[in-house]
Amino acid sequence: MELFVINRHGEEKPEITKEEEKEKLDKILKRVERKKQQRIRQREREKEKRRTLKPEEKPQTDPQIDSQEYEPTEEPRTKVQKPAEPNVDLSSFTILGATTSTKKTKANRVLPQWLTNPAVISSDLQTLTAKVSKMKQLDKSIRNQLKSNGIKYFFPVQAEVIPYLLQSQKETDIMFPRDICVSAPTGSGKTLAFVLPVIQALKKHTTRKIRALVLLPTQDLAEQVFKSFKQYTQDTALEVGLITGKHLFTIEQKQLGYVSPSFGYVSKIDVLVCTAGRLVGHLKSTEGFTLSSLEFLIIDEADRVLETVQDDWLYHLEKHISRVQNRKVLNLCTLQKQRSPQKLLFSATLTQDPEKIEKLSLFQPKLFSCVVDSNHAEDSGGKYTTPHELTEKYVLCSKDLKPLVLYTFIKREGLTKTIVFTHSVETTHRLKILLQGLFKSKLKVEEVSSSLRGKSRDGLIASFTKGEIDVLICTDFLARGIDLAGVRCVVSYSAPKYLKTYIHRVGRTARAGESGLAVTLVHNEQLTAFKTLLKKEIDEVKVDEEELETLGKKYKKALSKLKETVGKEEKEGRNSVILKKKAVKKRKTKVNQAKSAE
Ligand SMILES: Nc1ncnc2c1ncn2[C@@H]1O[C@H](COP(=O)(O)OP(=O)(O)OP(=O)(O)O)[C@@H](O)[C@H]1O
Repeated sequence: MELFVINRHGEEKPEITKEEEKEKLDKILKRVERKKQQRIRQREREKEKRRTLKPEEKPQTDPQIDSQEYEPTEEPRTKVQKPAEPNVDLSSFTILGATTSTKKTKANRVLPQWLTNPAVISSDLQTLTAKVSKMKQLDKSIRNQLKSNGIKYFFPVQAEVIPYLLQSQKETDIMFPRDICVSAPTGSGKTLAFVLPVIQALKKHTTRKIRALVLLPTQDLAEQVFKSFKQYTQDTALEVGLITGKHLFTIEQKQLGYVSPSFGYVSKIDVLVCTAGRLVGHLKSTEGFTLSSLEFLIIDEADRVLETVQDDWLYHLEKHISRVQNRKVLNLCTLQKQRSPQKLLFSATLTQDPEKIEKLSLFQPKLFSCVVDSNHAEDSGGKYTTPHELTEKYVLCSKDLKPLVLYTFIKREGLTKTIVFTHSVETTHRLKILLQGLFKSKLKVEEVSSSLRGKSRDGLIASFTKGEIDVLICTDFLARGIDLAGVRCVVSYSAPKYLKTYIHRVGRTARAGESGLAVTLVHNEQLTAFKTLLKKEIDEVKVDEEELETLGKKYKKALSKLKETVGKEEKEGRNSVILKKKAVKKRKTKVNQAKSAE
């Protein structure tokens, strides 16, 4: 039982003699002295080690802390002391939770050979040398078409890519054509660089089958490319189709082809322009629809399309192509037909991420680019090129005064044909009402955003192109690829967060060799981030604060008008956000209706 007796109060303390007490104290003092000596030796070793290190190997520490060497104090310590560190070399161990960090040397990105050695394209659209009439590889009828559209010289990207594609198509009997990636500035004529050689290559066929598939990220862009194909196929027997979801699914199915009892699926289309989502819809649900004869797979705005995971389009497309092409019996005749379609990727901001490109399983890819050294382009700020004719500026202003600064800037510069980009549908709507209140009838201000659909959106864009609208306020849905003639200025009312957004926004002006101005409104907190994003110096434009002060009354009036209008719209359920939700709902119902009709 003694084992379980707890001596709580220590009534029976063992007796300790004075000698024993002295002996114990001596032991403790000796131990303290030994530890002190150990600490001193340890510190001296560390000092010695630091002295022998090369400067670049020294751990980076705050100089202020470094200069205040820790002095051991002789005062008695009241706190519990840490045990002395054992005298072992810990440099080869990773100490979990250790606060010391050494600066790691930056790992250099190593890109595949084909990405680092592009065929360099000039981005100069002022001194053109490639005459249309001299490019004999291109059919006379196409050259005549170009001339009648006022094109006498090819832009550099066209002068490089068109002959390359024509040649590679000629050689398909002896070798599979290489896939190509083209990275050239906005407005440099990339569309014709693929439209013309594809038309020429497909003209020879006498049967109708989908032989070229063009993928785009949005309906509007697909429509634009469709129009280009239409324009240059006028004198040919080629048929171009467009499937983007703008029309009912069943209508699109009828446009694509039909199933004949004797011939199976009969295609009505040679070149199909589409968005990824709708393509997957037809691959899954349209009876007989096949890409078994595909010769070209073109992805315009490729970086954007590759970011789209909608409906897992790439997986379905690859699965379909490999299934339909592997079905044939392998012999000398079918070998030629078994080749995968030649893939052509285009963008002003083509991804240099090999992992993303890898997803497309490109065959011996060849890169055409205006950026000479892709490996160091990111560091030097030259990742993407902007047109030479573009003047870039920024205005530093406070957040609250942005609408007034924009108004003053447009008025002072006498700007018309100006696109203003904001970050949301709501800001677009509010800014339009505010600017309308400020400009009154002096300038016509309108808005387009994804909340507006179909004809009204097309109508507004057409009016802007004709010059009937002076300032068009919009969201980023209009930032990519859209080719609007004669835009004088692009204003980024909301500073872009990403370089790609900036490049595409400013690319709506200074197209096809014309000059243009791009202005970004930046508030103080955004300035550093904006400059880091651009990685280059651009000029600041000042807007006089005094000038703004005189506008106080006018601004107040416009603000109360804005409040009144928005309030009214909310009451009537016409608010832009509500409208957008309605539009999305309507679109979903349309798709569901089409699916249930099958
Ligand atoms: N050789 C040419 N001569 C004159 N104009 C041309 C020529 N080629 C194309 N264009 C015109 O240049 C404009 C821009 O062309 P395109 O839309 O193909 O540019 P892009 O490089 O695709 O631009 P983005 O990257 O913004 O999509 C179009 O209006 C087109 O008609």
